[in-house]
This record gives sequence, structure tokens and C-alpha cells, in this order.
Amino acid sequence: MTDAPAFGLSDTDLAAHNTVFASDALKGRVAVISGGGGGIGRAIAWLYARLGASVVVTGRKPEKIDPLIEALRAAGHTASGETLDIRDRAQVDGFWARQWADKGGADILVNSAGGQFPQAAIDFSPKGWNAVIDTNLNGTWNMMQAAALKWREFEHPGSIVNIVVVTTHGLYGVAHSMAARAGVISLSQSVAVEWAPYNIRTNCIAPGAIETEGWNVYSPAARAAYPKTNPMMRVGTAWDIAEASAFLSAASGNFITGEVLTVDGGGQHWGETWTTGKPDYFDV
Ligand SMILES: CCCCCCC/C=C/C(=O)SCCNC(=O)CCNC(=O)[C@H](O)C(C)(C)COP(=O)(O)OP(=O)(O)OC[C@H]1O[C@@H](n2cnc3c(N)ncnc32)[C@H](O)[C@@H]1OP(=O)(O)O
Ligand SMILES: NC(=O)C1=CN([C@@H]2O[C@H](COP(=O)(O)OP(=O)(O)OC[C@H]3O[C@@H](n4cnc5c(N)ncnc54)[C@H](OP(=O)(O)O)[C@@H]3O)[C@@H](O)[C@H]2O)C=CC1
Repeated sequence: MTDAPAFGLSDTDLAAHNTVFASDALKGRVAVISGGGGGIGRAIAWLYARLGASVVVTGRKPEKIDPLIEALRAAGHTASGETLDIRDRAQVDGFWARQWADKGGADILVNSAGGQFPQAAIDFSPKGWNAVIDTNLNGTWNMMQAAALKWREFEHPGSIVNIVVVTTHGLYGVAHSMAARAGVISLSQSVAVEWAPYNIRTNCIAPGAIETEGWNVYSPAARAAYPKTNPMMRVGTAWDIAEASAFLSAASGNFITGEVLTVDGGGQHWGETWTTGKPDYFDV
């Protein structure tokens, strides 16, 4: 098992966490999870594996993926990993070609790879802006289209879940990411229609404040305010997102496409989030 992360759930937690799903809910399915070594992706990998899926975990850093694969296999699950930068289209195409040529294809794609750095929008550098757009919008699209091309080629049904951010109101201090995520949501809604004839479903999950190691890039002051981003006055766990994702990927989601499932403790109805800390001039 990997060591307990500074924030969020450990592999030990994820191996034992209660689930509402039947143990065969994803039996025989192959699920590719980008960003699978991160907090939310790792929870999805554990849940999908525990529900009978064979999981393929991808990310840029082997040190995040390898211990997870080891832990999943030690628990008796079927898991493999591959390093992959979703921004690199050639790498993405190579990954999907190998997945179908040598590894039995895939049924499910979950795009959990993503992230941003907190900064006032007025200060974004062109390089910083491009890094976030390239990761969250272009990278997600690379994975979506490459997966869909294979599903169309093999006349195989597919399901995509994109992990985004709540975009119904501003999320202050990460405007670059909000622009990219709004793009992913709109893209997902559009291809949900275009790809329905190929039997490909495309949905998004918009998490609220979910405690994961991804929080390392936020200040202690910003993190301390996260419980106040919603009327439940607490943060969520990666398991909350994993169960929502399983609902969309499993047969329970068979008639759902083009949707955004918000899992934020009601945060889009009440609460505010400053990822850079609330400026004094709003603190009245
Ligand atoms: C109601 C909802 C409540 C939600 C609350 C919580 C909000 C959301 C939380 C999360 O999403 S947590 C999980 C997400 N995980 C992360 O965000 C991971 C950390 N982020 C990153 O890895 C990067 O930001 C990245 C852009 C996603 C990765 O790109 P890349 O590897 O290319 O980055 P770098 O090479 O490090 O940087 C490229 C470029 O970007 C600029 N930049 C990077 N960091 C900063 C910074 N801290 N401040 C200012 N600018 C930054 C900069 O131009 C970099 O270029 P160089 O200057 O290094 O040449
Ligand atoms: N936690 C939260 O509160 C919230 C999270 N989200 C979003 O949910 C998603 C998952 O977040 P979370 O698990 O918390 O964050 P983490 O930072 O823990 O995980 C994100 C993963 O994405 C991977 N990744 C980043 N860039 C790339 C890339 N170019 N190619 C491949 N993989 C990449 C990273 O792996 P590696 O470094 O190995 O590449 C990392 O493990 C992100 O999009 C995040 O922004 C949305 C709202 C709230």
C-alpha cells in the first residue's frame, strides 16, 4: 500500500471504503483512468477495480502510478499502468493504438488528469495560461477523440466521464481553469449528440472542494476556507466522486449522456471559493 497522502484518502482507506454498488457492477469492463495516480483518479481506480473492472491507470509520473498498481494487484485486482502526457497527441494516439492492438481495447474512459495553479487572472503569463488550457481542454479532448476513434473503428460502445469544475459561477483565482472546464463541458454536450449514433456516452462530473493531494498548490488560508464553500460546511472525499463516476460508467448510466453531475455539497447554491484567499476588499 502507498503511504497516507498529506491530504485525502490512502490506498488502505480506498481498499476498504463502503460502496453502494454490487461487486460485479463493472465486471469484465476495461476502464482507462487518466490522472489515475492523483487523489480522485486513484479513488476511481480502486472503486472500478473493486466492482470487477480491469483498470488502466495513466499519468505523467511513474512514482504516482507504480505503487498504486502494486497495491491494486496485491488486493487481487486486475490493473496496469502507463506513463502518458495527455497534452502530447502522439503519445495519446500511441497509447490507444496499443490498448486495442495488445490489451483488449477499452469500454470506459475517465478523464481525471488536470489541474491548475492559483493566481489572479490579471497576472497570468502567456505560458501559464497555455499550460492550463493545454492540460485541461486540449489534453482532455486528445483522450476523448482518440478513444472515440477506436470505438467507432471497432463498432464498440464507449462511455466517457470528464472530471471538471463547477462553472455555474466564478471560481476566483483559477480563471484559466474555469475557461478550460467550461470548454470541456460544452464539448461533452456537443459530442454526446454527435457520438450517440456510435453508442458513445459522454458525461461530466463537477466536484466541489474534495480533499486530495492536489490541494498542495493552495495556501493554508484557502484550504481552511473550503468547508465554507457549501451549505453542508464540510469538504467532500474522493470516494464521493468515485461513486458518482461509477454511477455514470455502469449500467445505471446507460440512458444518461451530455449531463453534468455536480457533487459539491450544494456549493453552487450557496458558498464562495477564493482559491487565492479572500482579498481584504471583499471581507466586509
Ligand atoms: C466550488 C469548488 C471549490 C473547489 C476548491 C478547490 C479548487 C480546485 C482544486 C483542484 O483542482 S485540486 C487538484 C488539481 N491538481 C492540481 O492543480 C495539480 C497542480 N497543478 C499543476 O500541475 C499545474 O498547474 C499544471 C498547469 C496543471 C501543470 O502544467 P505544467 O506541468 O506544464 O506546469 P509547470 O511547468 O509547473 O508550469 C508551466 C507554467 O505555468 C505557470 N505557472 C505554474 N505554476 C505557477 C504558479 N504557482 N504561479 C504562477 N505561474 C505558474 C508558469 O508560467 C510556468 O512556466 P515557468 O514559469 O515554470 O517557466
Ligand atoms: N480536489 C478538488 O477539490 C477538485 C478537483 N477538481 C479536478 O478533478 C481532477 C482530479 O483532481 P485531483 O485528483 O484532486 O488532483 P490531483 O492533482 O491529485 O490529480 C490530478 C492528476 O492529473 C495528472 N496530470 C496532470 N497533468 C497531466 C498531464 N498533462 N498528463 C497526464 N496526467 C496529468 C497528475 O498526474 P502526474 O503528475 O503524474 O501527471 C495528477 O496525478 C482535476 O482535473 C482537478 O482539477 C475539480 C474540482 C475540485
